[in-house]
Amino acid sequence: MSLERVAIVGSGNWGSAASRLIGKNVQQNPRFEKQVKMWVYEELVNGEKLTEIINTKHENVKYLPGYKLPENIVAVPDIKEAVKGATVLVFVVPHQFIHNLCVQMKPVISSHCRGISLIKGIDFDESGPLLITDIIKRELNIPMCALSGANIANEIAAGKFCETTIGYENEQDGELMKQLFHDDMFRVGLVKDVAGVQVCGALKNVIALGAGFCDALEMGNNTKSALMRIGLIEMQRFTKKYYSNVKLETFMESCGVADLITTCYGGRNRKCAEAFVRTKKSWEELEEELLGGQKLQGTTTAKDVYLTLKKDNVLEEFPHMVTIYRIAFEGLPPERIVLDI
Ligand SMILES: NC(=O)C1=CN([C@@H]2O[C@H](COP(=O)(O)OP(=O)(O)OC[C@H]3O[C@@H](n4cnc5c(N)ncnc54)[C@H](O)[C@@H]3O)[C@@H](O)[C@H]2O)C=CC1
Ligand SMILES: O=C(CO)COP(=O)(O)O
Repeated sequence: MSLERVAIVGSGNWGSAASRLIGKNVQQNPRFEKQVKMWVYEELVNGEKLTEIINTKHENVKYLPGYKLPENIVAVPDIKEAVKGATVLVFVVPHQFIHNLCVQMKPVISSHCRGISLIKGIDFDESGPLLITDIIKRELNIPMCALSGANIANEIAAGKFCETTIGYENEQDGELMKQLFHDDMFRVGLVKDVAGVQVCGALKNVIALGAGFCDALEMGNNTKSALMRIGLIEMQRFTKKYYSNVKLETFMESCGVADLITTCYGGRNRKCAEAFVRTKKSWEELEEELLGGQKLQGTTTAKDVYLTLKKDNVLEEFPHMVTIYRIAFEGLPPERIVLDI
């Protein structure tokens, strides 16, 4: 049996932390080739190419400073070269970039390839919400799993215990992906629910903006918990409306309630939303000043969710998400976060 060849598409904060798990697991599992190519969006860091820094210092000094990457992770700036010949593709880029990357990769993707998306986002077109795995499937025609959970990348890199959830369609693919990620400190749970895992991961980023507004106004823990609870209900309502096959139990997995909690306390969306209220700066400025090249996912998702709900004439069923959007983009006073629910 030929060995599985893994390629990672993306090398940001989570991409780099995930490469530490993958790099270690492929070395210990005879099912996998030892070398893993990681596509890196090339940029200069202090005058040096990031790919060269990663391949010599074995550290992503820009997106995950302070943590070594395994030496079998090889940074590659050319997307086609990075994924050519791969049998397992790990997608971990900010969601706004996935479509373009798939178009570039398409000519070299083999038909027996399988993929897993670690991306927390969702896209929308005139027909409604589009899962990231569906965008990838549509472009590359490969089976897809999704991984999402209460997974702040820096904590995982530091080796702190956490859980995650892999959603699969085909059980064998789910098991294969579990072998790539699971270890004692990063426990993988499997669910047959690719859509549920992703919708949770995308929508909790919107609710986290609300948590940040609440923190800026120093509304306290009880209020924040109430907003998270109401947010969770709206996440479920959205899911039932657009993905009726999603299992409600998925919300009790790491990808559901646990990720909502961790993001509303420790995530970048929460942090920037707090600063948005305190400083009155634009989202673009805050992303630039506070995240050092990392990307926010909740703002675009909030906008897209709002436009979809508006088009479908169901805004009143989602008062919390609508208020978050209006504070973020229409100048609604942040105090309204509790008044409009
Ligand atoms: N960072 C975290 O703690 C976690 C992130 N995620 C999700 O993983 C996904 C990826 O996030 P991170 O790895 O944290 O990335 P990040 O937020 O660190 O994003 C920066 C990445 O985007 C790349 N980039 C910049 N411009 C680009 C372009 N034009 N085309 C392609 N790539 C470009 C950068 O090179 C860098 O690798 C997101 O959907 C995020 O929500 C999921 C769990 C945890
Ligand atoms: O998804 C995350 C943790 O599970 C990280 O969320 P942020 O993108 O808000 O940092």
